[in-house]
Amino acid sequence: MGTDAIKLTHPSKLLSGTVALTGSKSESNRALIIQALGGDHVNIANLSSADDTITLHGALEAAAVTAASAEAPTTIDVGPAGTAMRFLTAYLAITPGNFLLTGSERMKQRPIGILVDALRTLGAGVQYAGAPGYPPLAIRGGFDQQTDTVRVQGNVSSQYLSALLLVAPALPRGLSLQIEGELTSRPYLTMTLDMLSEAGIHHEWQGDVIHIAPQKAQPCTITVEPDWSAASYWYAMVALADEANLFLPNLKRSSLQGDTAIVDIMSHFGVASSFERGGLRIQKVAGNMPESVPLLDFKECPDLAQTVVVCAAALRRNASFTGLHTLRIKETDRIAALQKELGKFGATLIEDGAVYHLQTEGVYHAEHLVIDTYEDHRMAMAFAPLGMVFPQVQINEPDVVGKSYPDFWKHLKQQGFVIS
Ligand SMILES: O=C(O)C1=C[C@@H](OP(=O)(O)O)[C@@H](O)[C@H](O)C1
Ligand SMILES: C=C(OP(=O)(O)O)C(=O)O
Repeated sequence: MGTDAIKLTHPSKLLSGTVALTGSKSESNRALIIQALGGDHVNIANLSSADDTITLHGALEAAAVTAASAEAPTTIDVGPAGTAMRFLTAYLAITPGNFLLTGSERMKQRPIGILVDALRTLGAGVQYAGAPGYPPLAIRGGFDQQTDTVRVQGNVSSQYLSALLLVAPALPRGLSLQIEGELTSRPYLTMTLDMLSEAGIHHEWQGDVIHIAPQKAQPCTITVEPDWSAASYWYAMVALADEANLFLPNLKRSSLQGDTAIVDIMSHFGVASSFERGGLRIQKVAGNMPESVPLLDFKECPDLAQTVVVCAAALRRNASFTGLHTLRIKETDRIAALQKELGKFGATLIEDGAVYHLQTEGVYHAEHLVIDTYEDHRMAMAFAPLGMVFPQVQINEPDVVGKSYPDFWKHLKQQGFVIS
């Protein structure tokens, strides 16, 4: 049984010391698929402790012991793990066996038709076991490949493309993936290709087409970097503290993760970053902040949006954002969730076509703020830094953080938050 709610406050408003973040769930989940297809000579170091990674690990183990001839399907439930759902759809489609791939109620509302269509074009046996276009999926794994060419829409979720690219080297005819329309969350696609390269898998990317020939992974150790999305919450806490100087070990400027964008974004909110030997130091800059915040685009780093929007609201900085189009199909409708919760302390997020305007004139000092989290880890973690500026912040269903950052509350306590 999880905890219903916690209350947080930060008496000293000072932050100092070291926070050791867990490994990136995005990198970990790619590494697990590469290992499952590549065999024992693919090693992984610093695998994430995130629930989503543990879920995918367990699912791959279950698939490995499924008899190819089994008539009754093996049910694999990924709960709320989006990358696990998308990566497993492609992985199970090429793995002999009979599978029912399902997830949480929210997962059944997160679209997957673009990926299923692409797999069917290749010849895969993937059927909808519920509503067309959505999980659960009935998968007859293993198929005769009909073609090596698929066209996939790139503007809904990059996870569909990553899922196909991860299995591409194991397809007998390889894969030519033609990306249609504007590509969203691009750094996650390049992360996939870079991690395949780490395992010795070559690709060619020309124009809108990525080609991967059939090939085997080479012996390698994939070292998962700390999670930059998790780092973003510490940036927000530093921005809201009276004084702060934190060291985050093993974070490097050149990362596979596009969420390094937080370094530049937070420079507009009074946080200075310096890359030192062995990690990253983030410090609160004393004095006035830059006058205005430029238009911030989250198309390449959607997971940072909640962190930054909430932090800006708490600092009473009006700002405008774009690239939020994928937020409505994530763990929750993140736009609606943000609008509702920001309203609880007087901030408004107004949609204006593709741009959203944050208005903070009405922000007031809420005595007892109660934040709902909508089964979304990032709602909990984006609003928790408000404990730095409001006397008491209650976070409902705080266990959601386990999805990507299980030690989040423990780390907050170590940094002086009083949590009851
Ligand atoms: O491939 C990945 O690891 C991810 C891609 C992104 O999703 P979309 O491509 O759906 O935007 C991101 O939001 C998600 O947290 C992780
Ligand atoms: C969108 C996210 O995850 P997923 O799509 O993997 O559920 C996330 O972690 O913010």
